[in-house]
Amino acid sequence: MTRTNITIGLFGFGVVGQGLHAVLERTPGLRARIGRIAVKDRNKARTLPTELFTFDKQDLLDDPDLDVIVELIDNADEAYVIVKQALLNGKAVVTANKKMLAEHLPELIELQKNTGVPLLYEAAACASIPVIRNLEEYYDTDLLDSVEGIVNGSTNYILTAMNRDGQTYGDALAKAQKLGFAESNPALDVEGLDARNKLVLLLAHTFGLVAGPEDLLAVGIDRISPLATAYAREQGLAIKLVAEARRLPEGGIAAAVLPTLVAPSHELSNVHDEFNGLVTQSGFADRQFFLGRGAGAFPTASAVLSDLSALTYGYRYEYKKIQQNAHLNLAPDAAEVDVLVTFTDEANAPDEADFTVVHEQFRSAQRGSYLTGTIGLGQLARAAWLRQAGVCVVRLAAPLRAAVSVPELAEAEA
Ligand SMILES: NC(=O)C1=CN([C@@H]2O[C@H](COP(=O)(O)OP(=O)(O)OC[C@H]3O[C@@H](n4cnc5c(N)ncnc54)[C@H](OP(=O)(O)O)[C@@H]3O)[C@@H](O)[C@H]2O)C=CC1
Ligand SMILES: N[C@@H](CC=O)C(=O)O
Repeated sequence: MTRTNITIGLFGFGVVGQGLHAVLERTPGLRARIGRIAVKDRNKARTLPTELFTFDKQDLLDDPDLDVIVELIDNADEAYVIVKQALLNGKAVVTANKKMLAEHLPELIELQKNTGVPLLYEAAACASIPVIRNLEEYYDTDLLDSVEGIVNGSTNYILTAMNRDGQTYGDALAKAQKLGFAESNPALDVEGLDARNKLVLLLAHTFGLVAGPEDLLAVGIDRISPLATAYAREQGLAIKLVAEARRLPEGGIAAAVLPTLVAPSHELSNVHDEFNGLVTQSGFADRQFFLGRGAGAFPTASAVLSDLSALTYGYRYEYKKIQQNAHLNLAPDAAEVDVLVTFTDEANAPDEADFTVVHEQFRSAQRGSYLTGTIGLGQLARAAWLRQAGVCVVRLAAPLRAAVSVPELAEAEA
């Protein structure tokens, strides 16, 4: 699509859809107008003329006057049907739906290849921060070793509100919802699943590794215990929800979403409220840091707007890293991680045999108990105790790294 005057078929007129309408009115750079809007609720009052709205998706998908479909609804299954049909109908698509993308990425990549129709989704990872296009284009020839970031705005907003402003978890979550940062189902945010969906996208554009969300370990912020919070505070560290993907020296990628202790000297420690931040480490450029708003109407709409503009000059993702790194795999059993595990009593205590090394143990009937230790990433993902009520796992400040076997460790210590 290379026209400069574009007509949009918009699905969804919620936080981001209305944000897009507002930014289109104000941008000096793109001549685009919304031709039709599909929504769901027939009883909702709308701020635009009624004749612009429809409740039938075919009114948009079959309309030859609409140049591009912008998909901004909060239902991933329905979004998949819409996006697939739009591509098959030859309509370029812009979407912000990370859940839909993460669940169907291999098929959507194939569909773009087979139809020759572009699908852009800058808003789906880190909202206003242009991470996807930078990873895809700017870093197309550099050797990316890792990406590590705060990629969910709501959870960062909640953690900031609790730790800096003294709000309760419940109040902070309610405020994140009210401000339009949270997903319609906020469990996606607080359980780390939204961050995991974004990690799927980052893996594809950083390393060319197309994984399913269920292949990645995700632990959210919903079970961070008072003891873990106190531990972090005593050490002068912040707890942040961090998505990380790292190339291991022997090949393979370690990737996970985990609440993480972050030192004051780390770039991510200064990422507050609904902001996101991403640190890239690469062979030539070395370390770089991206910061910006990770949720909200205008920041997210700004990324959708940029994708619309990109479509007008014929831009599409080439998935260059997939071509370069066709054989890269996730290697959770080749990686290890240092963790703090807090638990309420012996009934939910972690199995020490799962750990390569246990560093520290603390037991208190009043305060709760904890241990710190090193554990294989695959082992942690499989551990039954991880999902038990009253158990909280937080990554210590060290990054994911290649696993050292016990004999190697003994040799190194001798
Ligand atoms: N909010 C944010 O900060 C960000 C959101 N996103 C993503 O953007 C998308 C939209 O989020 P957001 O705007 O916050 O969501 P909202 O809940 O604010 O709005 C959702 C919209 O989708 C419409 N809708 C739901 N189902 C259908 C359907 N089957 N057909 C047509 N319309 C439908 C709703 O219609 P109705 O108005 O009739 O209820 C509503 O207008 C989601 O995928 C989200 O994950 C991405 C980055 C940031
Ligand atoms: N719920 C998401 C919205 C943006 O992707 C978040 O909080 O990051």
